[in-house]
Amino acid sequence: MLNQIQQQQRQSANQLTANTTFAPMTDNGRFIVEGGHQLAGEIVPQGAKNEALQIISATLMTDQPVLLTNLPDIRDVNKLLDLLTGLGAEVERIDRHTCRVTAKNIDVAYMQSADYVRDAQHIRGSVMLIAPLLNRYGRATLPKPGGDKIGRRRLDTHLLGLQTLGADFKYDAERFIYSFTTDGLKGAYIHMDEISVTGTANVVMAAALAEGESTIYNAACEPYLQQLCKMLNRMGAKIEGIGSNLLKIQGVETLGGTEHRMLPDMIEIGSFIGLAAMTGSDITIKDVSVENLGIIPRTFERMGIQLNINGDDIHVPAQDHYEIQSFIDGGLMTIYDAPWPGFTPDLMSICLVTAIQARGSVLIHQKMFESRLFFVDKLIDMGAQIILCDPHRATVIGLDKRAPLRGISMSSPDIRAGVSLLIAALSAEGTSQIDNIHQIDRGYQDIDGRLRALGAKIIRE
Ligand SMILES: CC(=O)N[C@H]1[C@@H](OP(=O)(O)OP(=O)(O)OC[C@H]2O[C@@H](n3ccc(=O)[nH]c3=O)[C@H](O)[C@@H]2O)O[C@H](CO)[C@@H](O)[C@@H]1O
Ligand SMILES: C=C(OP(=O)(O)O)C(=O)O
Repeated sequence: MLNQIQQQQRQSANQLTANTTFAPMTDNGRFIVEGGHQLAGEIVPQGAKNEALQIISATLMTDQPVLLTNLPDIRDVNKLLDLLTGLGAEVERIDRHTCRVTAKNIDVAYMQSADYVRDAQHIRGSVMLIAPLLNRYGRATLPKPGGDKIGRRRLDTHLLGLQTLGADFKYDAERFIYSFTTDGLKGAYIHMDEISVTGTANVVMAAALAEGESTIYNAACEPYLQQLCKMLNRMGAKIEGIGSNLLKIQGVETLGGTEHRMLPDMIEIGSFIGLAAMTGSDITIKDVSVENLGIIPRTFERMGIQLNINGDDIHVPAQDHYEIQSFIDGGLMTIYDAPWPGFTPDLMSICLVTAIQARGSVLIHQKMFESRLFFVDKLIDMGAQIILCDPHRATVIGLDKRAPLRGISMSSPDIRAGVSLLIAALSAEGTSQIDNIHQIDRGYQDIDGRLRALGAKIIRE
C-alpha cells in the first residue's frame, strides 16, 4: 500500500513544471513514515532559507530590478515574497527558484493593513522589512514577527540599533505593533546589544543608506550576512569588514539593481548528514560550498560520523556504528551552540537526534533558545535514552544500534525538531505519524519527495 501511494506521489512530483511552486500553503498535514530502510543516492541542498529572507528584504532597498536565483521553494520564502507583492513590489516568478523583484512603487501604508499584520506575523523574516522602508519612505510598521516558537526572541537589538541611527518608534501593546518614523537616518557608532543575525541585517541595511559613516560592533558575521553585505556592495553600498564583527559603512544616497544567488542551505546539509548516520545510509550531498560550512562538518565528525569531502561534495558512507569522541582530556563530549563562527543553534536538534544511535554519550547544550529541547519527550517515547536536564540541556546516551527506535504518532513543534522527528521515524522500526508538518515545510523544500528519491517511505496526507 505504502509503495502504491508512493508511486502516485512520485508521478505527480514529476509532473511539476519548472515554474510550479511546490510548497503547500495549506495548514497542518502529516507524514506517514515507514522506518527501518537504508537510503542511498545523491541529494542537492536547497538554497538557504535564512539567507533568502535577508536577501528578499534587501530587494526593497532599490527601485531597480534585483534578480534572485537558487531561491528555496518553501513556505517562509513564498510568504515573504507575498508580503512584497502586497506592498506593491513587482515580483516576477521566472521559474521555481528564480525571481525578479522590482520595488518601484511601494505602498508603505499597506503595512498598517489587517492583511499585512496577519501575514507578517507568520514569519520571522518580516522583521527585516523595516530598515529598507524606513530608509526609502521614512516610516515602517512591524507587527510581532512570527517564526519558530522556540523561546523568547527579543527585538531589542533591532530597536536599539535603529534608534541609534535616528529612528523613533512607538509600541502599540494592544495590537503588538511597532511603528517607526524618521526624518532621515544618520550614521552612528553602534555596539550591538547582542550578536543578532536578523538584527545585524536590519542595522546594516539602515546604515547603508543613512547619511554619513556608521560603525557596527558586535555584529553577527555568518555567511548569510556576508552574502547580504556583498549583495549591498554590488548595489553600490560601501561596507567594509565583511566576515568580521566590526563593520564600517559609508552611507550612500541610492542603491541600484543586481543579481544574487543563494548559498546552499547549511542547515539542510547538516540535517542530511544526521539522517545518513541514523539510517545507516550511503548519501552524497552535492555542491555544499564547504568553505561556508564553518565548524559544521567537524562537529558531526566528532560524533563519529565519517565524512568524505570531495571538492564541494560530502559523501557520508553507510556506517554500522559511529562513536562519539571524548574531549582530549577524556571528558564527556558537549555540543553547544554559539553565534557564528560557533556552531549554529539550528542544528542542535539534529545533533541530538543523531546521537541517539551513536556509541557513547553527549551533552547537548542549547544555549540560545529555551524551548527547543522539549520535543525529546517524543524521542523518549520512541525508545531513545535521553535525560532532559533542564530546558537548555539534554544528555543522550547512545544506543549504538543495539535496539531500534519504535514508530509512534507525534507532532512537529518547530522546523528543526520536525525534521529531527522525521529522521528518528525513518530510522525506527514500524510506522510513525508526524502531524503539523507545515512546520517542516516552512524550511525544507519538498522534503518528502526528495527523500523518497533516496528510497525513503514517506506519505504526505
Ligand atoms: C530568519 C532567521 O535568520 N532566523 C535565524 C536567526 O534568528 P534571529 O535573528 O531572530 O535570532 P537572533 O540572532 O536575534 O538570536 C536568537 C536568540 O539567541 C539569543 N542570543 C543571540 C546572540 C547571543 O550572543 N546570545 C544569545 O543568547 C537571542 O537572545 C535570541 O533569543 O538567527 C538565529 C540564531 O542563529 C537562528 O536560530 C534563526 O534560524
Ligand atoms: C528558527 C528558525 O527559523 P525562524 O527564525 O524563521 O523561526 C530556523 O530556521 O531554524
